[in-house]
Order: sequence, then structure tokens, then C-alpha cells
Amino acid sequence: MTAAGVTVVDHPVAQHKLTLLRRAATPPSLFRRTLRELGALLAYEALRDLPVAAVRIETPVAEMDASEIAQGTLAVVSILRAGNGLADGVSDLLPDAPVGHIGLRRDEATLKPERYYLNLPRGIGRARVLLVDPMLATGGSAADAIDQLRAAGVREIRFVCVLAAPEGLAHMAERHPDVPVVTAAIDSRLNEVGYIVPGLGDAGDRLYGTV
Ligand SMILES: O=P(O)(O)OC[C@H]1O[C@H](OP(=O)(O)OP(=O)(O)O)[C@H](O)[C@@H]1O
Ligand SMILES: O=c1cc[nH]c(=O)[nH]1
Ligand SMILES: [Mg+2]
Repeated sequence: MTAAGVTVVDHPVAQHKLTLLRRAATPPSLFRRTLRELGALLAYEALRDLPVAAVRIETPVAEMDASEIAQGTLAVVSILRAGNGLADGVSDLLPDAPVGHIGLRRDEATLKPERYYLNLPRGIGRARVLLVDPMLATGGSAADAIDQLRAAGVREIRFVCVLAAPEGLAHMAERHPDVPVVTAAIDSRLNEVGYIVPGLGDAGDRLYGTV
């Protein structure tokens, strides 16, 4: 467990969508739509304590004190490629939050992440960052993405995934104990080629039909 905590979103709607993602027979079109919907549900839970600003508004009936998420409070960062499937759902929920991208690909032999792209929104150091990637397997990709966010001056980060392996959670606890993890499930283990078991396969390939 990470010191900052692991939240498993066990809501029936989230679990139903997770089952669709896990099924090998689910085609990319349904996988993409479902990952997007689950991204919104997981982000909703991960942002439960996001600070809001007071704002005076007029309803058709009266003036009142209301609350809103101020511009600059939140940024979303997606770990390419598969993270984009979740990030689209977060953008459905919070369309004004800027979205950054960190390009990482896992080397099939070493299972270590290789960097190939970085594009972060201006002023990201002042925002809380929701870092999204469906799979936390060895944890190498998430930990490296967090290293890059820290180097850019980000202080508060939450990591949202669909599936976490115990090995990935242990890696996060060691490298980034202050980063909370929100996931739809914790699976049993990694197999000999670093895939989550029972898992859902290669999230990027299933999202983009590149299997
Ligand atoms: O926890 P780890 O062991 O680092 O593995 C998880 C990473 O592997 C997958 O990406 P992949 O490298 O397959 O890239 P893709 O999204 O482009 O398919 C996944 O989306 C994570 O980024
Ligand atoms: O099971 C896994 C592990 C890493 N990356 C994936 O896409 N799936
Ligand atoms: Mg992949």
C-alpha cells in the first residue's frame, strides 16, 4: 500500500464497466467508449476533496453563494498511449482543465519505461495534477511520469488507473509514497512477461486496435 493510500472504486457501475474492459471479446470501439466512461467515474472519486472557490451567482429566482472549481486548480496528465483513453473521460467531466502528455513505452525485454515525448501545460507547477494511465503493472511507467512532473515543479499528484498489480503498488509506495492511487481493482499478480493477471491485456493495443 502507498503511504498516501489506495482507493478501490467498487461502485457497481464502475465494476460493470471494468468487466466489459476485461472481456477478450470486447472490440476496440466498445473498449474505447467504456474506458472513457470509466475515466470520468474514477476521476469523480479521485477529485472528491478538490478545493472549490466561492462565487456569487444569480439563479432565475434569487442571488446566492455557490462554489466552482477555479481555473488553474486542476490539470490532467495522460501517459501515452493508453492514458488518453482515460483522459478523454476526465475531459468530459472537466472540459476546462488543461491536458498534458507524457510519452512512455515499456521495453518488452527489460520492462523499463523509455521516454519519447513530454508536453505539459504552462503553469502546471501551480495545479493539482491528475495523472492517468489504465495499467499499473511493475509501476515503472507511473513512477517515471511522476519523476517528470516533480521536475516540472508539480507538488500535488494523484494517480488514477483501472487495474493495479500488487507489484506496482509496492513500487509506488517505495518511490512516491505521497501520491494517492485510485483504481477500479487490485489484481493478483504479474505474469512472466509483465502483464497483469487476470488483467485486460495490453490496454494501448485494445484501445487503438493495434493488436
Ligand atoms: O507499470 P508498468 O510495468 O510500467 O506498465 C504499465 C505501462 O504499460 C502500458 O503502456 P505501454 O508501454 O504498453 O504503451 P502504450 O500505452 O503505448 O501501449 C500501460 O499503459 C502503462 O503505461
Ligand atoms: O497488463 C498490462 C501490463 C502493462 N501494460 C498493459 O497494457 N497491460
Ligand atoms: Mg501498450
